[in-house]
Amino acid sequence: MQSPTPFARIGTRGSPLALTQAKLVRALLSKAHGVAEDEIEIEVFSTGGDRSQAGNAPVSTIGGKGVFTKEIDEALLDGRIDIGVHSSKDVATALPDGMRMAAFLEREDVRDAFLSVTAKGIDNLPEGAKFGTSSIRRAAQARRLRPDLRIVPFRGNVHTRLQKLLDGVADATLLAVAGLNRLGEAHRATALLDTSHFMPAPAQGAIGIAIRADDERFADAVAPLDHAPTHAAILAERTMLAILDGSCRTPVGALSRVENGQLLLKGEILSLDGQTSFHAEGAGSDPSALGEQVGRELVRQAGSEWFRQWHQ
Ligand SMILES: NCc1[nH]cc(CCC(=O)O)c1CC(=O)O
Repeated sequence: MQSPTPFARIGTRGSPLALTQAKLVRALLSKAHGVAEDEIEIEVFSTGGDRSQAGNAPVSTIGGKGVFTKEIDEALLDGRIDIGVHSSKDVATALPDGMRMAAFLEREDVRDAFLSVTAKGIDNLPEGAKFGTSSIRRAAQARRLRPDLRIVPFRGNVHTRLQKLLDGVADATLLAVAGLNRLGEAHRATALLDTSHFMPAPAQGAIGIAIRADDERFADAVAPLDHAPTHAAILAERTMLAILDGSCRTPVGALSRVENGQLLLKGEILSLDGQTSFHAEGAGSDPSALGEQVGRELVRQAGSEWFRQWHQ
């Protein structure tokens, strides 16, 4: 039975990965505040992104901003829930008015995993092999190394994609190691990819917590869950993405981390076929300023013509 006055109401998507992440946040909140787990409710929402899982369109074209969060954001702003738990990489850079990302849990493994039933690595795939991904970043990074690969649409939650791989829908795919780890499916990975060739998506591997911007009670409640180095890195990566987002729909990789007390950020953008790419990096102490600097450097390198191609 649900308690009449819960300590908190968490909103999440219903995929096994999303539920695992919401339960992790519930467990951490329960521990931090000495409240029973059943005093923290988990409410499941179906988002536009969930409803369009069956389609073949790239994720980047299925509805734009907040496609994996909109229904949860609305419930948060309406006061029907107190906390939204998200995969940070699925959170749009422009947040709805009145909402903020208040905390980020310590980041999981940031890398992408290569998965294949037949090949040990991307180099071992046969000529013209089917590479399953609906991520324009993963497609571009794979085709940079192997222009012969045929990209086939590959949607659905992690287990769906694992099953599609076994069914031979594709010869190989890429999945975030973080998601595999959280689902206890790390053994499915054939190889873990070097971030120099496969720079992860901005904010990959970090669980983010959204609250109402003016909600001091829940700002205090989630503060103990925040991991400062992760928070800084995600802010830098998301700021870099925001600079690029405004002007294009292009494959983007980003990776920030704290090293010797300094925040480092690398970013890359690629052409859809992966044959052209630009890289920039920087270091600093202010995550937003660093993200802006690296983002602007990428825009400068690519030039305005580069971005014009996306506005037909
Ligand atoms: N868009 C789906 C999505 N959103 C977050 C993750 C993985 C977990 C994470 O990055 O925190 C995944 C699956 C994947 O890319 O393999």
